[in-house]
Amino acid sequence: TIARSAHAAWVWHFLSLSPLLLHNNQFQHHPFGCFVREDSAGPNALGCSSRWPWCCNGLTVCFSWLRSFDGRQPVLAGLDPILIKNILVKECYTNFGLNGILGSAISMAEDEKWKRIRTVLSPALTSGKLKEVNIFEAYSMDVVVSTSFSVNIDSMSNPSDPFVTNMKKFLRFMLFPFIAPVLEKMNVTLLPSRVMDFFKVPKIVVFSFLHVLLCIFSALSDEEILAQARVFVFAGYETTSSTLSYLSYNLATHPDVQQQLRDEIDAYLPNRVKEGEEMLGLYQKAGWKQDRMEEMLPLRFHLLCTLVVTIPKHMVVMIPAYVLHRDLAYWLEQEEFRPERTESIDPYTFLPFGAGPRNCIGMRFALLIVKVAVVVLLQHFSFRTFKDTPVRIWDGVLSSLLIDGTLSSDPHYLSFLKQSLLGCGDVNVAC
Ligand code: HEM
Repeated sequence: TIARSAHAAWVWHFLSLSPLLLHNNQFQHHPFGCFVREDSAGPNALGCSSRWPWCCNGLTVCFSWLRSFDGRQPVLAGLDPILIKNILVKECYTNFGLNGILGSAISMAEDEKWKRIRTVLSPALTSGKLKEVNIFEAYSMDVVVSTSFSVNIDSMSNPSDPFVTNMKKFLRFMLFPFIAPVLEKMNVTLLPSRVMDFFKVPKIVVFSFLHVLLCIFSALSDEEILAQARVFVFAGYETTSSTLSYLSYNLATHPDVQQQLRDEIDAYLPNRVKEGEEMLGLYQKAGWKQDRMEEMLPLRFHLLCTLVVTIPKHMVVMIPAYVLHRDLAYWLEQEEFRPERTESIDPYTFLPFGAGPRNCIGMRFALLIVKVAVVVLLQHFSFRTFKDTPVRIWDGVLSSLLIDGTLSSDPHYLSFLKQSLLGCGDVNVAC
């Protein structure tokens, strides 16, 4: 039912937006002839078979290049590390192309504006600053909301909290990046005004990134400061909670890895100390990617496979991290959860936080949230599979990626067994 209604939503949106799509991009006259290549052995319009096996609900598609269309917007998807490095590090910066009150947010800003904002924001997310963050009150949404806006919410016990409901509404509108340029020209935003109005009013400050920015930096305007605090919530919420969900699932389905991790935690924190300094010490010790290349010049890359690829101006280039992280050329037994993996020596084949100047600015913070959550949970609970826990969840994840662009799948149930009450009480959790 969910899949059907998601499809229905797509059809409805497509029909209502089709007049816009016709004027959407630079390739409107001959959009389907826009892919340029020099080598006749190069990629064809809908992909060329090579080493990429991409299993989707039993259907295996092989490609090393995928050329497709998002509406009439041409999209080039590539996994070649040289291409990835050139795009992410050397040649251009990326952005997600939203407009409205998030137009000044770091993830949307371009070129010089982006450089200025990134330079100002980076010091707010150093390890030193992170030590000031209160991370123990709640997780994912709760943590990013409290650290960005200083608002304490408890999304678990109070799912109808306005922050929680508005955030979920916002995420539903992240589905159509390709129509952003048109909307921007028309000064229209797809984001529901009631939702965005909600995020317009800064809440009361105790410690937050907003507070840090307000106190320390005068290089940003008020509007820009508020946009950064908002985007930290949007960028940090689903990413962090998905990471925690999938990590819990993997630990529950791999009890040996879970026990090894618990042993390491117990060795480092034998008394189950939960003081901030100890936890942060542990953190320090332990050590879908879509790029819009709006104004770039045509780029030419010599790829590993000896092709020369010319990427025209305005082409959307996508680096499908999900597929890259399962590429048999780089990963042995690519579906296996093996945290000790060492086979990847090329940094551009493992991109959980992107790469280059526009990589995830919240990476340290995200790792901190995830590690602290896992440490505290493993000290007290054993993650177990539940009778309804699916053996394999990745097909469901892939379907949801294709249908609505999120990393969610149907909820998978895990059992959290209290360590001190072995066998006495299970807490069943939907992730
Ligand atoms: C496990 C959690 C997270 C993952 C997997 C993740 C991943 C990513 C990725 C892949 C990018 C895109 C990089 C690119 O375009 O090349 C990104 C950008 C970004 N992330 Fe994260 N992220 C996470 C958590 C967070 C958190 C907690 C915050 C905020 C505190 C955050 C803030 C941002 C921002 C602001 C950008 C845009 C940076 C820029 O354009 O300069 N992320 N993230």
